[in-house]
Amino acid sequence: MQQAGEPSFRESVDLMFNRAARLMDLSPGLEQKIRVCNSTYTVRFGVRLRGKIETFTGYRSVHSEHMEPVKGGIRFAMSVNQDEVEALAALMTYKCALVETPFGGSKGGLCIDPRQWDDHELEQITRRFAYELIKRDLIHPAQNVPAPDMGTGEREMAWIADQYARMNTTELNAKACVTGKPLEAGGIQGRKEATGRGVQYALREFFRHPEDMARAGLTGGLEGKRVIVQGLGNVGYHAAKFLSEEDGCRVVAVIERDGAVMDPKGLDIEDVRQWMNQSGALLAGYPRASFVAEGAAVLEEACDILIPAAMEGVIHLGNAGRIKAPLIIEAANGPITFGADEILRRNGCVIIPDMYANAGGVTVSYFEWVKNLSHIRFGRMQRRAEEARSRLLVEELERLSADKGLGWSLAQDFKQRFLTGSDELALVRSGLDDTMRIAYQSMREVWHSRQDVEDLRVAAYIVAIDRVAKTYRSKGL
Ligand SMILES: NC(=O)c1ccc[n+]([C@@H]2O[C@H](COP(=O)([O-])OP(=O)(O)OC[C@H]3O[C@@H](n4cnc5c(N)ncnc54)[C@H](O)[C@@H]3O)[C@@H](O)[C@H]2O)c1
Repeated sequence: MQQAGEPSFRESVDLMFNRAARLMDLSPGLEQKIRVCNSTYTVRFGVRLRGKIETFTGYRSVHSEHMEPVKGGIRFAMSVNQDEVEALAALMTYKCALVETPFGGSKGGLCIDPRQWDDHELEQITRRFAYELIKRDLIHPAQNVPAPDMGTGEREMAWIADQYARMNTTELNAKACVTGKPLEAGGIQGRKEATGRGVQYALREFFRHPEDMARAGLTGGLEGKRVIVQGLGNVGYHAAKFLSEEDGCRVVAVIERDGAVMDPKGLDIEDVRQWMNQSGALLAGYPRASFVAEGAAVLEEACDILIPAAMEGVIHLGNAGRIKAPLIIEAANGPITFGADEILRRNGCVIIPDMYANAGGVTVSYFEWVKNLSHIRFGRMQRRAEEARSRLLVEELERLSADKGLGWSLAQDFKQRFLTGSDELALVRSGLDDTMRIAYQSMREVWHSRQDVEDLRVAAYIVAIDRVAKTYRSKGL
């Protein structure tokens, strides 16, 4: 968390917004309209559990309705409060604009420690919270579409979808009321991995540009780069797994709530995660790496890429000056406070900002929402046309290779890649890759073409604010 005296999370997001807005030609009225949070609904509800009534507090914040539905996850954590959901909702507005998903920004949260309740109790609590939000159209396929966030996943989204369907029995598009559902409840392949996958694609894109790497003092590719990951939950686990297994990165440390495990040769992420799952504990006791009880201090260890993937405010005025990583990719939302951001920039650290870095989740959520509204498996129709085209190409390649004795392996490789495998997953991944590349290019162009734009965060805000402003202006505001 931010240190005493530092701006709150929401204030930090607003200050970051202001850094960008002062470089733009916005009327003060429009600037203010875009920055403020439209509304926050607070609900306190009771559920009878273990023989007594327990009261829970939840929030759903709508930051901007310049496009609808508004979109944003639901978080289950004890730290949830109004300031936090408003900050997260604002980031959703800018994130959706940056990656061009046609949504406004929203976020929800429930003050709860999910580990204190068994599955049945958690289902009762989730359904009751969903009921309160559905009643007020704060969960609705055309108005407000939640997704998973910290402390929630496919299971909670399935309960929410089912609760919505029970309360709207004739609604044709009921499934589109929430994304991040399991496949059998109307989800899409590749959603669970999407945010971590997006972090991988973002880093791949960054490492395609030697000029950008040079700003962080890095050279070469991702292969062999030393990575530290904080939080081995949904986002951190997938990012660490893909980067180590597919890009040759060495994950030298993983930080969790109870401490960190370290291995300079690189950790086996699947093994660490399986151990966490089986032992029911966190990292203490993991037998195949050294354990450090003071996890937060490991953020300050030497590495090439630091991936905070747990929660906000973990890099603050108290530790920013000791961070050695030349490159930080914000897989979590808001992991760097406004004050820490300034210190890191002064020290030459390049930061790939949250609104871009973790946009993989909302991007694939968009695909899931479209799939639910169209009532057809994602890519089912495109697949037919694509397959016909691919078949012609393969036949042609095989004919050429038979005639000329060349290109046989190319034809076989092509055949394997395009005529087999899961069409939905392949399409989701390529759609996500495309989105991450295009969004990076749009930020990069602003970063490199303007003398007054110091960093990628300001560039990202400028692109996002400009798009939101255009939508408002087109509506006559
Ligand atoms: N799930 C998504 O699709 C998604 C999308 C965009 C952004 N995010 C953001 O990514 C972050 C993580 O979300 P998630 O869905 O992976 O949550 P998660 O609950 O699956 O995982 C969070 C992990 O972080 C660990 N953790 C919590 N506090 C910690 C601390 N102080 N130090 C070290 N580890 C700590 C938890 O034990 C857990 O393993 C959040 O900031 C969230 O808003 C998530």
